Amino acid sequence: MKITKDLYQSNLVLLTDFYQLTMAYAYWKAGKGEQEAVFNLFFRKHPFQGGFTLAAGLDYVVDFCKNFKFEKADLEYLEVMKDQDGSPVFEAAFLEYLQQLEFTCDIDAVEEGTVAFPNSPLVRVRGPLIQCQLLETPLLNIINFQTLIATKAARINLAAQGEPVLEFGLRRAQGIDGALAASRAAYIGGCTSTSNVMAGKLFGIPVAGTHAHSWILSFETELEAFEAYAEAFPDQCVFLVDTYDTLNGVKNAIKVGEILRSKGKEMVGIRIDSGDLAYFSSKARQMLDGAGFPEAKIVASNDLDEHIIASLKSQDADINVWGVGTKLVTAYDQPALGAVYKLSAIKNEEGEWEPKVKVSQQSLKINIPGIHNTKRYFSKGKAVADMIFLEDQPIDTKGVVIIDPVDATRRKRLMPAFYQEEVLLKPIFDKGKKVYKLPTLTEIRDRATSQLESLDKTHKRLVNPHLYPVGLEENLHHLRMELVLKAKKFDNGED
Ligand SMILES: Nc1ncnc2c1ncn2[C@@H]1O[C@H](COP(=O)(O)OP(=O)(O)OP(=O)(O)O)[C@@H](O)[C@H]1O
Ligand SMILES: O=P(O)(O)OC[C@H]1O[C@H](OP(=O)(O)OP(=O)(O)O)[C@H](O)[C@@H]1O
Ligand SMILES: O=C(O)c1cccnc1
Repeated sequence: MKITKDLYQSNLVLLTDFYQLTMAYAYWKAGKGEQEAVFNLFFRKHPFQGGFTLAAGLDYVVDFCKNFKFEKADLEYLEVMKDQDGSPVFEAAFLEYLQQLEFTCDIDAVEEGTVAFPNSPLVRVRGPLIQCQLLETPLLNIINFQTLIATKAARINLAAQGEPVLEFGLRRAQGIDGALAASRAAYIGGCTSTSNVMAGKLFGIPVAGTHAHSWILSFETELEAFEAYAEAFPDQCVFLVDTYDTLNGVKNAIKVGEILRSKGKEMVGIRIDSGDLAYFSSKARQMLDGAGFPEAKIVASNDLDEHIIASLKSQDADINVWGVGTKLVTAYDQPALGAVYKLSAIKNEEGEWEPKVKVSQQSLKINIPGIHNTKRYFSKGKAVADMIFLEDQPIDTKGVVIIDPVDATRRKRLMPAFYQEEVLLKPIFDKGKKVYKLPTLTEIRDRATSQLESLDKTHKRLVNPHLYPVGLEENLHHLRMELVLKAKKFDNGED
């Protein structure tokens, strides 16, 4: 069985919704298959009612695109597909077209580990309609999940205020790939290690852990269990103290800690996995300090998330290391990000780009037209605002006004000359050729750390965060308004 990284590096061209293939066929029949288009992948709302989102998953997208090829077995499967009246869904000439198909798109994307905001593209795809369309589902599948988990991990790590967070999610994750991709994203979001050994092997994430209650239960007494563990791992003893009576467990841990010390070794610490974690961690700290083990760490686990960690912090819990599983890798309180992939421009027969909007009753859902990108402005290393702009329009460096895409009365004037700037979409593929050097996972994680540092703490609050300003550059705002009004006029039967 091929899994995750191996899986993504193999041919997954059929990992798409059926309607992408039927549209591809219909585009081909209509002679539109090669017509150039631009699609943007973006989300409309931060997950977890938060104030930021951490982009992740691009590495998998790159693998997916590199391997985008219809192979014999894929075509054989499509060939035998029948519609309701028993005739083939796809005609042979279309399958031949698919067989010849080479990936030739331009892809620009926000790098993994970048802080992202609603409505700005995370990925932009430009290329023949058929290819753009076939990429919609897999790109959303990859980016939605990893971005969601990286964001959850970042929130949990912010709550832990720099203390190590060990990811323990494998047993509760959504299947095998859900677990592995989550471990990767959790590491990007700041987790120190994973308990998932395969994630360690595939991605080079540090692997760490303690031991389970079953270890204790397999011995006559807890003390014996600790002693035997210390025998096997004299340098890595974290004793799970809550199998019978937590404070008695701490006493036993201290006894074995003393035995270890007499052999020139130090216990690393204890783990508490139940009960009132604030109460037991404080009691345990007092006992460990009183017995001469002030360096012994207290690890806490048991259905933790960012809110419980923040609460434990506010209760002055004496916890030094956080073990977090279920609620991290399943993004328990919001199980999907909801990013979408929308067409924003298409080349007409004259070879000119036509910007497109999908009009919606909800202004939140009106997409941003044209070929656009995002510029982030920084002052003294802090991000101050993002401007979404049309790539072919000059930007007035003396002063720009950015306009909120949902509420046009919210505007902000910026003097670009006073700021440092970064253009967020970076070239990844140029006409199907990879032009981006993939960073290592450590580099991605470091980027996430520095990106989060560049964000004011008011945007990182777990509850009711301050809104970070993201706006449309004036030309883009006007273009969007014009297109919306035009579309509505048509809707009303006027011309
Ligand atoms: N002081 C605390 N403040 C806030 N939340 C806490 C505190 N101590 C523990 N918790 C959290 O409360 C929840 C306790 O759940 P639960 O009652 O199921 O645990 P428990 O009593 O340890 O039982 P179990 O042995 O089944 O794990 C967990 O999510 C835990 O992380
Ligand atoms: O709580 P999570 O954040 O998912 O962290 C992982 C949990 O997995 C283990 O126990 P498990 O849940 O298997 O059994 P237990 O609850 O009976 O300890 C461990 O002791 C943690 O409590
Ligand atoms: O190593 C641990 O302590 C661990 C691993 C997985 C789940 N819970 C705890």
